Amino acid sequence: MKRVTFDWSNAKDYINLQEIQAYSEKVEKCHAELHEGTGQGNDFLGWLELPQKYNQEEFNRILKEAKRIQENSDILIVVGIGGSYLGARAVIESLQHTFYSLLPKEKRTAPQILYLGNNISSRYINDLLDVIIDRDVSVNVISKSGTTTEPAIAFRIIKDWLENKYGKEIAKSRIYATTDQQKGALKQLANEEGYETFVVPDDVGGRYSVLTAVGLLPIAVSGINIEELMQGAKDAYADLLAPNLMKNDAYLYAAIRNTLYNKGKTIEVFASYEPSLTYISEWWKQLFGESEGKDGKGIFPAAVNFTTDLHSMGQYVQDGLRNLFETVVYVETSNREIVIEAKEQDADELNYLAGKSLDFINYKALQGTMLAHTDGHVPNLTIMIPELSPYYIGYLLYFYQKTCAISGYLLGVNPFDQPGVEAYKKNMFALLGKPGYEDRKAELEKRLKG
Ligand SMILES: O=P(O)(O)OC[C@H]1O[C@](O)(CO)[C@@H](O)[C@@H]1O
Repeated sequence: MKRVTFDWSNAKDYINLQEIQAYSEKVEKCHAELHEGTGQGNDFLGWLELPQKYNQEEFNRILKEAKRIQENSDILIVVGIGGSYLGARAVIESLQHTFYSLLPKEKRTAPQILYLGNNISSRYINDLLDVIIDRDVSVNVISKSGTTTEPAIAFRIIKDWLENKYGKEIAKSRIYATTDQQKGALKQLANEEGYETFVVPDDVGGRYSVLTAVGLLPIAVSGINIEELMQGAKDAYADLLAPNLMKNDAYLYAAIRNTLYNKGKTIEVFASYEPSLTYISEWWKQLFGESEGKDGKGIFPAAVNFTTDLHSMGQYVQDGLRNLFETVVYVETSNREIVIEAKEQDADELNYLAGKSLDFINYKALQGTMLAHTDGHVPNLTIMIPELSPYYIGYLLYFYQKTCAISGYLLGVNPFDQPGVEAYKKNMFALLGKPGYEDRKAELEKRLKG
């Protein structure tokens, strides 16, 4: 069976083997800290063993409830923000038909998944309410804390909508809550109302939660095989156990990221040639941004879609400030081939491509871009995915989680907390007049008035 692989051969003008191997001892120490649970953030390591140690009873219940939602709903609305929706959306959008909602009805074999509670836009919410009118809807509200403002507002609105449409009792049977096992406002409400509930384990943070019920329920409802997804993650778990970075691609990638960072490459650009990976890059941005961006340190995670963005951001990558490195995530086969045909009239001058597939052309674009960017002093790393399937996406997610944990430890930060996120929340609560924030409100309003 092929694997997801990591290749740094196109960065050799910028880093050498010796520099990477200099990280060996440190990587082995970080590996021990991670696996023995002695490092920073060690109360959030539940994700590490998850692929081979998940709750089978809950997994079976996810499959059962997903089937029920598939039978009684046209649409599942996932209410959540950050790690509480990005993982599910990343997997679903990478594997589902690009234009799923526009497919003829007979080809839509599973409910459509829509996302709410990841912004505070009334336009967005109203637009969503417009399209669900006359459709059968279930809701999966996902919040580990149960108190995050954006999903709480959205849930209040969609709960009312469900109750108006179905009546209170039936509405309850269409709401699924994924939250803390014991505490929090959402857990309390779920108990009172009798919603079917799923658990965000105490020791798994939001951005590491895609392989728990947080990701698995919506993914299963969308018709994606979650057993294959978990199998991919399980194989990645086994493949990425060696403490030696020369035998462990996740650790090699982590060491290279840190080497480049220490040479002033402070921005990593996730570059994909497959539009359906857009939400994988969004998930990746949260994973690495929240994990590493702290204590005045961290690589800034940015993402581009190629070749689309070669006609916008390509100029900057080629020629702008030289603080970037690029990690190309490449899908080897699309499984949906298109071959260019020869035309008698060669008005568009494309006959030289006759007989060539778009996969081939896309790959040549990748190679040409990689050489151009390398010439432009942008070190190029590559992650190759054999094909887009649940198995390889599961493998990729776990690969990134392992890389991120070790990369954070190498950087000397706690990759499992996110203290910086509180600053905006406190200010927003104060400005909105939330009880308990009176002093801050006065101080902020004074500043705003100048
Ligand atoms: O699941 P919750 O508690 O609503 O949190 C959602 C997101 O908010 C954060 O806590 C902070 O933005 C993320 O880490 C998390 O993924």
